[in-house]
Amino acid sequence: MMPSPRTTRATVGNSTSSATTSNGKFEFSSLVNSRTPLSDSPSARLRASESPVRRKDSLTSQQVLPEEDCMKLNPSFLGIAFRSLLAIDLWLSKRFGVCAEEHCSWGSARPLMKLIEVSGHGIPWIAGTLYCLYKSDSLAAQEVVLNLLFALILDLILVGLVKGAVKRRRPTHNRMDMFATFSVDKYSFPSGHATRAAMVSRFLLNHLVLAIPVRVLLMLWAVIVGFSRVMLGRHNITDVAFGFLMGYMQYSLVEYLWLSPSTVPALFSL
Ligand SMILES: CC(C)=CCC/C(C)=C/CC/C(C)=C/CC/C(C)=C/COP(=O)(O)O
Repeated sequence: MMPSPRTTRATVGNSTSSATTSNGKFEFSSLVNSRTPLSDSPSARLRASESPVRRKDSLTSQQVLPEEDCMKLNPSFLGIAFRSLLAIDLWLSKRFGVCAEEHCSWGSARPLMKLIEVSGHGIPWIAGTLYCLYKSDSLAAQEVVLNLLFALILDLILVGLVKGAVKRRRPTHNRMDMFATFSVDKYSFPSGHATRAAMVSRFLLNHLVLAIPVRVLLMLWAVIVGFSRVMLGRHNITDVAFGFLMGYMQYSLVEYLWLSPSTVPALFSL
């Protein structure tokens, strides 16, 4: 268990605080000595390194712990479950990161995985959609393609927002050699490829008339994009799992916000 900030100061003694002198330079001196009588004696240092239970006993008579310290000493069941899940996630993701480097066990499959990565990248999807929009000759086709473009842009924004808010670093075994990334793409949660693959495949399955084998291939592609993220070492498993869920829900949002000639006539009169 981590010692409390107060106890830490007491333990490290003279090394914590600072003050400026008249010439503007920093001079280090101890505030601790003047703040807590506990910090001085060898017995205080000994108490700080005792077990949490004994430490608590010995502190109650002299010093009341702040509330956040008590929380740390009694982590909730949910907290433990969450940390355990994250630990399992990191461990499993590292084990499945078999294409993270050329010398890894599946290193020879790395070029293929990178090809799959390109197939789920935002640039080919946005460029392809713009091309289809340019080529579409009926209002019905224009409506579907315009909404696909809207979905792709919405996906970039939402993923960027969540990545920026969560700020989970990519796995340490990832080599950051992806092409065309935004600054938030240094973060891994959620996987943008997984959100896009889930959203786009659900979109196309709902709006295109496709033969059964093509429908199966489309679903398979989405799943393979997800797997390839972990195998390349780009993501942890939870990044991809959440990405799939988020992409699935993004499609529902697009359906809800559907752009049609009746709701946004200006877009269709261009
Ligand atoms: C192609 C045209 C005409 C315009 C491009 C518009 C544009 C600037 C698109 C940005 C596309 C882009 C850079 C997307 C980022 C994709 C990416 C690297 C996601 C990260 O995925 P992850 O699975 O590693 O989280």
